[in-house]
Amino acid sequence: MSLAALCARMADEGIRRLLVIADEDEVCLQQANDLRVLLPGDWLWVGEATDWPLHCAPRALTTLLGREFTHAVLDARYGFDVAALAALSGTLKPGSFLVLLTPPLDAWAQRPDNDSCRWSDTAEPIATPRFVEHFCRALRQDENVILWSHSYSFSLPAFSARPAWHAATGAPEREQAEVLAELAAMPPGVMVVTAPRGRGKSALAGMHLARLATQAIVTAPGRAATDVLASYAGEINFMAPDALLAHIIHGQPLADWLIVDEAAAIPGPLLTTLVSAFRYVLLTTTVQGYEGTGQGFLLKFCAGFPHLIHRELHTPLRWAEGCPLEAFISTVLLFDDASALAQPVGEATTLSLEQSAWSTQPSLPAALYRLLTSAHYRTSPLDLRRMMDAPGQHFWLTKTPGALLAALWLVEEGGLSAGLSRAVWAGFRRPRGNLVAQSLAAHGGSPLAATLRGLRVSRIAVHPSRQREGLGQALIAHARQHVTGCDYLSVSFGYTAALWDFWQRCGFHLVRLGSHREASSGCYTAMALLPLTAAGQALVDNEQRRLARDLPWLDAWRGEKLPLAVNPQTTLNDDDWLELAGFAFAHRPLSSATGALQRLLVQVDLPLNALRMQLTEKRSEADICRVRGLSGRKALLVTQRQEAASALSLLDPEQTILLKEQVRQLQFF
Ligand SMILES: CC(=O)SCCNC(=O)CCNC(=O)[C@H](O)C(C)(C)COP(=O)(O)OP(=O)(O)OC[C@H]1O[C@@H](n2cnc3c(N)ncnc32)[C@H](O)[C@@H]1OP(=O)(O)O
Ligand SMILES: Nc1ncnc2c1ncn2[C@@H]1O[C@H](COP(=O)(O)OP(=O)(O)OP(=O)(O)O)[C@@H](O)[C@H]1O
Repeated sequence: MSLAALCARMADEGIRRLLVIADEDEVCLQQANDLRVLLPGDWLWVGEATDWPLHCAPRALTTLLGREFTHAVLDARYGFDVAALAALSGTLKPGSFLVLLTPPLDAWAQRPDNDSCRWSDTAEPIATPRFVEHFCRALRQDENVILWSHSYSFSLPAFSARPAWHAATGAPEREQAEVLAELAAMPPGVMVVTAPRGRGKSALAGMHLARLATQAIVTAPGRAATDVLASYAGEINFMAPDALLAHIIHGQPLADWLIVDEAAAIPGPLLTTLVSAFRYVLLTTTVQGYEGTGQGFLLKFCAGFPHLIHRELHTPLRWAEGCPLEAFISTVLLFDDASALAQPVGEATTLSLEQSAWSTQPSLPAALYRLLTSAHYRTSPLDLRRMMDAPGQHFWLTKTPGALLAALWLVEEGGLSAGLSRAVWAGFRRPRGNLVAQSLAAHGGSPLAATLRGLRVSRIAVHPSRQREGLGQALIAHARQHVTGCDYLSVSFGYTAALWDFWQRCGFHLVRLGSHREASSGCYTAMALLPLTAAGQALVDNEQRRLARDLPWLDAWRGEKLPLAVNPQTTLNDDDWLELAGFAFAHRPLSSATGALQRLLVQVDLPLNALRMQLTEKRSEADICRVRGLSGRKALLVTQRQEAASALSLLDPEQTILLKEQVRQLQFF
């Protein structure tokens, strides 16, 4: 059969296929160009530079979501963006090939992968042998993939015929019709509809809206997300989540129904407030895919609404069920089965897992990844690649003979040179990686904080049916006993009282309270440490003392019950002087210096208008810039740094000159 005849048959069957060209650069390119001539289609090229008319960079692909193409090439010869692979597959019509260009399979594992710069925290791209091995194994095990490489002939295998496919017509499909009937008869309450991508969730919400006799408000993380919904509903009354919240807070009249599209991408606490304000609610969310899973959302959010109805859609609408391309991507990126976590029964053991397990017993790390994706909304294929090949990753798990109970992922941090750590403290440098270690230096009070070595808890998850039995604490305790050569365990998490309770019980101490809400959780970020050495303990003591002094000034945390003895002093100590010099003469951010600046404002009788307007009067930066005739945030910060410098000089000119010289030197090391 010719390629063109195969395409025609694939269109009739409603399927798409993966065609891999694994060869030297020029051969890949030649083959891709030949295919474009041979097979009619709009042919999208996803990769770096090309002369093809339709092209985009892998990371720009999300801007094309919702568009459809016949045939596409993903150029993975120099770097493999697997999220782009998944996103691209969603844009291809039945009868299309996704042509993947890779290095020759036998050379691929040794080649540095440019995509690794996004997730490996290394200065240079690294080779990714475990992912390549995993990917090649999946390629070879899937008889529906067409693989053209040195060691395979450039020919087509014989595929068995599939039943003819009938595209959806625009009228509700069977599963959609069933849910619509339920919605029409639903008593006041909440229904959540979940499905993998492209199952018609948004269309369903639109169809429901079109049939409603009463008023409804539609919300979603972004307006663009509601295009499909609107195309089925006709006119919609859209409000962004924040605007809707303001509406609710001001007690303005609401509609009967609230419809939320892609609900899992809205921060949990905000979503709960929105949902609680309406009599009838329909939420839709995707529970698989490159944006992370909605499974964690389901577990957390739905538990708060005991009478909530949960329905699922299974049948894909834009291609046939069992489409080989969708099936391959789901297998290779472990999208499958996240919801079907095996029930753990039997005796539990705890062990550490090396990255090499991806070669020797891949089912175990795969189960670990699935447990993490099921619990954490943000876990994505980027994490899968990081888990497999990034340096400095450590894994622990608790398992029964047949299933996984709990998983812990630790990442090595710190160990920076003293000079670099001081430069990070001063705000002159911010090298890649080291989230907590650098944050301790950049925002905390210890210029040498990033010289210490830590292990950061990147993720921890316990099987949903076995939480609050002590397994999470036991896993941390086990890791704590077995790790060597490190000063502390650390964690950065979206602060909720319940989660903090957990970390506290594990022996952690709060060391940093963020000043912004995380977009993913809607919570303020908090960082906590569990010291393991005397140096780790000294760091914790220092940061806790600092937090206790600064807490009264941290607006975001007012009203939060924190396990810190507040120590509201208004005098300046040595640490404050250093902090203020770092702000005035280096690049320390205002948010880190807030406590010290507030104390400075109490001590000094100078106007210091730019500082007082922001810190005392709590006016917005935009407002201050307008009143003071400043061009923007940068100019405001320069002014504020100058004000701090003049205040310090007034208090003690000699010490100011000394400290100025000292902090300025930190950029040269
Ligand atoms: C960096 C990060 O990974 S932060 C995110 C942490 N992970 C998650 O949120 C994923 C979903 N949650 C989980 O997997 C688990 O619930 C974990 C990992 C948070 C805790 O593991 P568990 O085995 O359930 O906790 P464990 O039984 O050891 O400790 C329970 C204590 O933690 C606190 N706690 C944990 N979860 C909750 C909760 N949902 N509500 C209230 N308190 C809680 C309580 O103090 C609790 O004690 P109690 O049961 O006597 O009231
Ligand atoms: N009954 C239907 N008849 C024809 N086309 C449909 C029908 N339902 C949905 N579609 C189309 O199928 C595609 C996928 O539908 P929709 O966007 O609602 O799915 P979804 O599950 O919300 O997917 P995603 O998670 O990708 O947003 C859209 O192009 C939509 O117009």
